[in-house]
Amino acid sequence: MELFIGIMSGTSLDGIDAVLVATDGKHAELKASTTLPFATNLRQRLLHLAGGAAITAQQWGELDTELGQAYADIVLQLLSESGTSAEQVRAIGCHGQTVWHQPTGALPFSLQLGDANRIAALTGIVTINDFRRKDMALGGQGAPLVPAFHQQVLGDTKQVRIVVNIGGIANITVLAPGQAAVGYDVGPGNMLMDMWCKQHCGLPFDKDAALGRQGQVNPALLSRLLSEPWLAQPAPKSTGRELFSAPWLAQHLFDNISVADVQATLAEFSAQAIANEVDKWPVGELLVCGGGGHNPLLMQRLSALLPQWQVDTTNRAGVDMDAMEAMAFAWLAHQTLKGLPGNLPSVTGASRPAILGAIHLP
Ligand SMILES: Nc1ncnc2c1ncn2[C@@H]1O[C@H](COP(=O)(O)OP(=O)(O)OP(=O)(O)O)[C@@H](O)[C@H]1O
Ligand SMILES: CC(=O)N[C@H]1[C@@H]2OC[C@@H](O2)[C@@H](O)[C@@H]1O[C@H](C)C(=O)O
Repeated sequence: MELFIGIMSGTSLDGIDAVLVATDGKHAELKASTTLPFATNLRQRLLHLAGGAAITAQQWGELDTELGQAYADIVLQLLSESGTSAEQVRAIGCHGQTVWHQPTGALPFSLQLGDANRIAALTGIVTINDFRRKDMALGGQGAPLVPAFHQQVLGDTKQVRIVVNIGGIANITVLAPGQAAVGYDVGPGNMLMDMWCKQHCGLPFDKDAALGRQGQVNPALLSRLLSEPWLAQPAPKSTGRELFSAPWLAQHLFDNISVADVQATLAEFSAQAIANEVDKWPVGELLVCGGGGHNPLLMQRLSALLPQWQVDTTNRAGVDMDAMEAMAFAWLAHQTLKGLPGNLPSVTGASRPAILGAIHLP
């Protein structure tokens, strides 16, 4: 097994996760992890950009440099906290920060910021980034990429096992004995709940669903949210803030609904968007990872909506629910460095498996 570092900062824009993983491509052991919250100013600018704001080339370049510096900082923090030297690490897999994801249309693309040249130079470690666009160049959605890792570490199962990552966006991976993995984005995970809570309580998220639990689900609002046409689209599919934006939410809201009732309804929307997809598969176990697994209301609703499923977190299967995504990018760096494919065409719709990413030497 060799040591790789994975870096993930996702659509919740809560900050950066970095993990130290020992892997041989077939097994992956989490050796250390750390997090680095985004500075408020940086988070605000990223939120603004992810919301579709126009920025200049200069602002774009400076943000790329600033994120590259932040990613290098968390690597140095991880090395120090784990007592690991840069020489012991084969490579870094850095997802970067998605600022725009456009998987369909005449000119599909997916852009993640964070200058990997700067990470490689400042850490002295080979750094791989830009994992999505090769898959897209082959006609794929470029997302989700983690299903390939889910298959590697959780695919050895005698029953149907669905892994659901509940980050800003929720995505599932369907693992069934003897079947190729299937996976796709299912809709908002935490994104809209975070947005509403920030807008009306000034908090980054509704911790332990304190607000949502005070409210009642509004059936009329829930029905409008669930009528979003994208939800009914067949896989392969992926999404983000580009669709589930503040204007998208605003167009569905109407007067005389309390702040708490909207929060409760957004939690139910996420739960039902997930459950409606899980329900399409033979009953088995549903393993949650990502920050949404810490939302007690969401977890309680998933269990209620899927009474025949064993609902738990990936911790139960021995994979840290909070480290899963960053671990996946450590594994993807391994795949790329060994000349092995990182995407699953059965997930993204790409025409073939492909070696993903761009390699930056120190
Ligand atoms: N105790 C908690 N109660 C409610 N929600 C929580 C709690 N802890 C974390 N969360 C939710 O998890 C979110 C962070 O999750 P996560 O780190 O998986 O996001 P992410 O890295 O952006 O993931 P992705 O890239 O998949 O979008 C928070 O913004 C919040 O919505
Ligand atoms: C473009 C992009 O960053 N998409 C994210 C987002 O967050 C969750 C879901 O949508 C997933 O498709 C993806 O990230 C994870 C890491 C993935 O590619 O599997």
